[in-house]
Amino acid sequence: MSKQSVKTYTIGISPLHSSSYNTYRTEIPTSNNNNQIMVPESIPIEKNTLPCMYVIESKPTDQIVEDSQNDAYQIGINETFIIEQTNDEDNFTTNYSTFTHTLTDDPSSDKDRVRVIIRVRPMNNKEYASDKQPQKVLHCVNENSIVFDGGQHSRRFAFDSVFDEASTQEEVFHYSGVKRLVDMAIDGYIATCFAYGQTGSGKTHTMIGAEGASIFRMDKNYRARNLGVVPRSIDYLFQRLRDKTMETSSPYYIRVSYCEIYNEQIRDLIRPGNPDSLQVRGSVEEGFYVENLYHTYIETIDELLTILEEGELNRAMASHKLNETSSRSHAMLSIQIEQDLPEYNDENEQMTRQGKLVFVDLAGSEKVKQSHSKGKQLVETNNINKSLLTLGTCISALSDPSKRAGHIPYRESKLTRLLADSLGGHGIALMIACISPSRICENESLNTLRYANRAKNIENVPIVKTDSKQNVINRLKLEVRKLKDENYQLKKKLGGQPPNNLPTLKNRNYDSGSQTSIRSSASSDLQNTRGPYNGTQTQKIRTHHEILTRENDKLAKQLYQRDQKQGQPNGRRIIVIEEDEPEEEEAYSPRNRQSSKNNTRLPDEELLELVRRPSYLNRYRTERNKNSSGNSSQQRKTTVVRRAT
Ligand SMILES: Nc1ncnc2c1ncn2[C@@H]1O[C@H](COP(=O)(O)OP(=O)(O)OP(=O)(O)O)[C@@H](O)[C@H]1O
Repeated sequence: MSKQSVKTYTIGISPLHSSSYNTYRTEIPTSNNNNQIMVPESIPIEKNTLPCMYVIESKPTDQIVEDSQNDAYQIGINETFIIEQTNDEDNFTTNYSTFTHTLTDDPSSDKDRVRVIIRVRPMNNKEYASDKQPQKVLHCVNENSIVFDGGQHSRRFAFDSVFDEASTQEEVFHYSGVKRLVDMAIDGYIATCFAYGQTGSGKTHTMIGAEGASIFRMDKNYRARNLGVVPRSIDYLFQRLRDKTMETSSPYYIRVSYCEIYNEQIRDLIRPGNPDSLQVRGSVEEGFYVENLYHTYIETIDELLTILEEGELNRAMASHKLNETSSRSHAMLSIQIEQDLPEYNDENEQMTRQGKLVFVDLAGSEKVKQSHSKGKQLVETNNINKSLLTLGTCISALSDPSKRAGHIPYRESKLTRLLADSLGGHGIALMIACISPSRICENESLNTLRYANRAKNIENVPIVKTDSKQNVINRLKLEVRKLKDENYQLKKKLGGQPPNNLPTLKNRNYDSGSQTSIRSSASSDLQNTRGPYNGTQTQKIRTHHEILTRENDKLAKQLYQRDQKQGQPNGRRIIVIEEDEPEEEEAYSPRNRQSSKNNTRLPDEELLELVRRPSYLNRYRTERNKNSSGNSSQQRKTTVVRRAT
């Protein structure tokens, strides 16, 4: 390495060991400051180890060849630091320093690079059983770099964070930078976290939790250890909103949608009975969005987690050689955080801030030769691979400064259209790339690392999304109109009889006993942070919207019950009221969770009675027929039926 243009810094430092490097991690900063280097801010000296001298060289990124000797830290699109260990004791200093780097070329840059983290899952039994030696091709060197040591290639990659096989769900949540996304979504940015990787590489495990959606039925201790990034972020979001509302008089509103892209068709996961394929539309104000996707205001953490759980259960799943519970669709959970800005006093000038937190669990790429997909599964595989290829093409184009100003093929798939703002737009993005360390996955792992390596070069220009309060009101009015029409039609189908006990917010039952709760308590409700119903105009219309949505659910349920009784299912899958969980949560421990498959369905009369009761969480429980065939979205392992309390 040439030492001519080298800036040298002496820092007392001891080599970081893979086994303990999580102790040295620093959280990715929460500010939108793109100029901070990714080297840990303070590097501790271990006792009894000889500190050594490091030479830090700044180089143009395109000249960097990853090598196994030195650490390379990319700090911006065009610049990388090489940190070389010299063991030069003459220059040794005992003071170790906090080291941050400020880019001098554009200190006021509003750009934000896509952050990329790598998670390596442990090898599974099949991989251990494979006769290829040596089995592991990936070695995490420290919290930022990973060495790929394949048959033909050996390369070192540097990322914002690298998590090895031993890393826990808690560590991934804490050090991945996802908290920064939550904070920025609260501040009005569109923040997206997406998981990418080969099939079976651990995306759903990382995003939702061990066992996928079944995690929500496990005992408390198991959940605490194994919940994934999404439920942890939801918990953190509610904590932050509660803290923030103490500081401001203006309340927050949360609006949620959940959809999947399955075979290039968009399906609603909250209301799977909605028309099968929803359309992606584009507008100047909103960018790309899904037309007619069901959005619902929620107030408690339980409601949001129930939506997450139910949405996951409604997702298209299948089993193949590489993964017994393989997601066959890209799932997108969108949590919009609205706040009427308090700064503006003039009603006509009032603005509403609309941050959004989006979680995307991508379907995994797969080689048909390995997964042995046939027939319908083969069609799914082709669609998955095609949309991931388009995503890859977009990432390549966006990460190449010579191409990014040109045509980016977002329009070639629904996935890329919906991710357009997160990648190369005005959002903030975090990519979690999941990989297996096994030699039998070496090509796929190398591809994922390359993919991820390109993604970290993408820059966005994040902007806070605000809209005039009047626009928000107008849009809500339009939705209220639609809901009224739909409710009118439903009432007509029910023979014009008004349903019993139409919901009002006064008799809302804050059911906090859900198994899904991370921490079910009144403190997790946003309702407590808001004023009464007779608030501002937007508050009123949101409440009206919510009441109509609840009425809509109730009417749909009644219609469903009636049609069931008359033996003419109307095709819309609706509520299952679920049986009480056993007293001891241990009943859902992994050891004996098989027994939970012995579902108990309530007699119709009792079911109807329970439906009449306004148990809020049950709004989102969808009908799942254990033996349904032909719809892969219904192939999940368990359908626990729980009684509403
Ligand atoms: N970090 C991890 N620790 C322990 N087990 C893991 C880890 N990551 C994944 N697994 C296990 O590996 C298997 C596959 O994981 P998962 O279903 O999350 O993969 P995926 O990438 O979502 O696959 P697909 O794209 O096919 O949906 C699961 O049994 C999961 O529990």
